[in-house]
Amino acid sequence: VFLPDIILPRDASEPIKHEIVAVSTTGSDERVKNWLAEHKVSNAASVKIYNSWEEMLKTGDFDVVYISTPHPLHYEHIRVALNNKRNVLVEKPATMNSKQYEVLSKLAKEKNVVLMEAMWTRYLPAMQYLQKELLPKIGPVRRVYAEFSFPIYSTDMPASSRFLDKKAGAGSLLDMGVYALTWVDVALNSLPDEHASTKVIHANSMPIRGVEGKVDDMNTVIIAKEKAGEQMAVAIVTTSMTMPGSNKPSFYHRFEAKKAAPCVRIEGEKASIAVPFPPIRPQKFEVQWYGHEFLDSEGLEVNEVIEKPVERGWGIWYQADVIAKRVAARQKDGNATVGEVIGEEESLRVLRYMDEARKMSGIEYDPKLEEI
Ligand SMILES: NC(=O)C1=CN([C@@H]2O[C@H](COP(=O)(O)OP(=O)(O)OC[C@H]3O[C@@H](n4cnc5c(N)ncnc54)[C@H](OP(=O)(O)O)[C@@H]3O)[C@@H](O)[C@H]2O)C=CC1
Ligand SMILES: O=C1OC[C@@H](O)[C@H](O)[C@H]1O
Repeated sequence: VFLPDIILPRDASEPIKHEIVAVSTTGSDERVKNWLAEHKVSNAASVKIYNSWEEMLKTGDFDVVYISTPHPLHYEHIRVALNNKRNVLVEKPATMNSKQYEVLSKLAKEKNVVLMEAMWTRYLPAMQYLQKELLPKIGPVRRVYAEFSFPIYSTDMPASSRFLDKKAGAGSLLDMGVYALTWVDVALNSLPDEHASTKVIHANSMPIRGVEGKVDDMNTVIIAKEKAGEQMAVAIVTTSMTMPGSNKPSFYHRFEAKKAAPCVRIEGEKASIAVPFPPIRPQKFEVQWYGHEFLDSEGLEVNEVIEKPVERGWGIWYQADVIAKRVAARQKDGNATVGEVIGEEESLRVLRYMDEARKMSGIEYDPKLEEI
């Protein structure tokens, strides 16, 4: 999904232009050439192909490396990239646990480069509007539901799939829960409230039935927001990768499924916001205003539909613009002596929620995948 989005045609006047200039693969050069041709990459002939990611990170000529390997490889791939003074955009979840990302965030600053988790949903127009315009108007948030279930698993899925292989980080909490927990983080932590804190107070997990290795499937995580010893809000997160539904149309086509229930609900003291499926790509909010000043002439709540569509493609390019603008500004400035981690606190909060939920619900991986 990333490649077609970042090479979408753009207005020449736009300050950012993305171009793929190098690819590292464990497969053949032929396969990369076919992939580039399939996506009609205009500069395909000049894309440098590496069969060693270490070599690419050491000698490649590029501004940012996008790391989209299976989660357990992120830590090492980011670490080597940072040590080669590379700017890094790494796929979600950034690492297997928060400790790994803490270490890498520190390293990025030491190496004077930019690190960012590709939690692309945060950078979409709808999410930006929610944080900056809508949340400040709905009063203190009291309750959040964030649900991401999607028919990924099928009985004919090979055990080597990253969705089933625990060595590849399989499990719906890390893969999908990261989105639902991001919604909770946005809803509960976007408006500064220095004396408040959030923490996981309950977690439960059911593995995919009939599959080796206890791959977590139906997860339930409850998060509380507390201030001065009083609980101010609660959030309920659910995930599943085996929910019934068609897994026949193409993977991304299935996200167009119309679902009866909203996938996210954010309930403030003055309004309730409902977000239609899919939670990874919000484009619309259905807001029910119920503060007295919003009731209609008969005293009923007023509903408002707010559309904030993705402007082109899938939308995974917005995050690429964010890191590209930061990298370009730092190159232009030339005086930076400390690196930066875009969205550091947000990424760490969500990784810590997942650490806590895994501890409480018994979701485990080979300790080797969690080392620093
Ligand atoms: N933002 C989004 O919408 C999405 C994000 N993701 C995230 O992207 C990451 C990858 O997911 P996905 O692409 O489905 O995973 P895949 O299992 O398809 O692996 C991605 C690529 O990683 C490379 N790879 C695999 N093993 C190794 C290895 N040992 N050393 C070096 N490279 C390796 C392979 O590239 P090659 O074959 O060329 O060697 C493979 O094609 C995950 O962290 C996932 O969470 C995934 C899907 C959607
Ligand atoms: O990031 C993702 O987006 C779509 C999901 O279904 C996929 O499994 C996940 O990796």
